Amino acid sequence: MGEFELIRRYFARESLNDPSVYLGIGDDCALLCPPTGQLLAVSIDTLVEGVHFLPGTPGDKVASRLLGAAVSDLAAMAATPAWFTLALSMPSFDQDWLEPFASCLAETAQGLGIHLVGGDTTRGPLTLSVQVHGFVEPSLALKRSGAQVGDIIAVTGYLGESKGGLESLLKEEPETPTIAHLRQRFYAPTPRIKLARALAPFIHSAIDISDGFLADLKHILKASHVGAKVDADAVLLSHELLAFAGNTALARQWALTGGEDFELCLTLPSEHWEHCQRKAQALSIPLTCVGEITNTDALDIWESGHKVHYTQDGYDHFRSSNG
Ligand SMILES: Nc1ncnc2c1ncn2[C@@H]1O[C@H](COP(=O)(O)OP(=O)(O)O)[C@@H](O)[C@H]1O
Ligand SMILES: Cc1ncc(C[n+]2csc(CCOP(=O)(O)OP(=O)(O)O)c2C)c(N)n1
Ligand SMILES: [Mg+2]
Repeated sequence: MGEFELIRRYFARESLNDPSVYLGIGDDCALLCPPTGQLLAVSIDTLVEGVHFLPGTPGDKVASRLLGAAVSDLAAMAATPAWFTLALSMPSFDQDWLEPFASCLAETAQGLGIHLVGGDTTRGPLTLSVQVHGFVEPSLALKRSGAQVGDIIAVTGYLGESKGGLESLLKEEPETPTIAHLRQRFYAPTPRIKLARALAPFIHSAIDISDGFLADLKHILKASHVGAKVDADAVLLSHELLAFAGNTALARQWALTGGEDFELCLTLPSEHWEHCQRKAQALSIPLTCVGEITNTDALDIWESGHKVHYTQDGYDHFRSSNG
C-alpha cells in the first residue's frame, strides 16, 4: 500500500461536518476558522516507542495514550478541544497495528470532541506527534503563573495509578483486575476538560501532571514566584495502587513523582474551595486539597508531622536515571 492510500484508508475515512473546518485533510494546509473573541490554544506532544510505550504495544493503546495526553494540555489551560494534526512515523506498513490505532484514534477523538484535520506520514522509527488546538476565552485561560500566597493546592483524581500500570508492564505481571485498572489509567488518560471549564473562573493557576506531581507543581511555583507546603498524607491513594505497590510509602512515592497521570494540579483561593469541590463532585471527579501556596521560595513536603525530601520529583528525558 502506498502512502496516500494509507492516509485515505486510515485517516481520511469520514468527511468532516464542522463549520470551523473550512478545509480538512487532503490539501497542503487545513483551513480553519477559530471563533471570534476566543484565543487559540496550541500544544504538541510526541510519543516514541521505547521511551513512552513498550515495543509491541498494540495500536489502540498507543492511540488513546497519545490523544489523551495531548488534549490534557488543553484542559490545563481550560480550553475547549477543536482540531488536531497527527505526524506518524513507522518502520513499515503494518495493517495489524494501524487498523486498531486508527479506529481507536477516531473513537477517542469523537469522545473528546476534537477533529483530525491533517498530518504527515513517513517511514522511520515508531514515533507519533499530535498537535492539538482549542479555544479559550481570554479571561478564563489558566496559566502556570497565577498562583498567589495562601492559595489552596488541589489535585484531581488518583495520582500514581498510571505509574503503577507502567511498573506492572515493565515487570510483565499477569493481568489481574487490579492491574488491568492501573494499565487502563496508563494507556487511556482522561483529560479533565469539563472540570477545568467549570472551575476556571475560580482558579488562579493550573498545570497538567505529566512528569510527576512534585515536578509539575514546581513549574507553577517558578512561574508564579512563590513556594508551597505539601501535605503528602492528604494525597489520595487508590485501593488498586496500594494493593499493587504493596506498601503506602511506595504508593505515595509513585503518586508524588511517578508522572503520566494527566490529572490537573490547580491553585485557588480558599473562599472558592467548597464551591469547586461541589462542582467536582457533580462530575464524579475527586478533587483533593494537598497543600498551600506560601511566600517562601521552597517546596516543603510534610509526611506524618515531618519534613521529608524526595531525591527525584519526576521524569526528566535527559537525566540518566528516572527511578
Ligand atoms: N523543542 C521545543 N521548542 C520550543 N518550545 C518547546 C520545545 N520543547 C518544549 N517546548 C515548550 O516548553 C514548555 C514546556 O514543555 P513540556 O514540559 O513538554 O510541556 P507539557 O508538559 O505541557 O507538554 C512548553 O511551553 C513547550 O511548548
Ligand atoms: C517504556 C516507558 N518507560 C518509561 C516511561 C515513563 N515516562 C516516559 S515519558 C514520561 C514523562 C511524560 O512524558 P513527556 O514526553 O515529558 O510529556 P510532556 O511533559 O511533554 O507532556 C514518563 C513518566 C514510559 N511511559 N514508558
Ligand atoms: Mg511536552
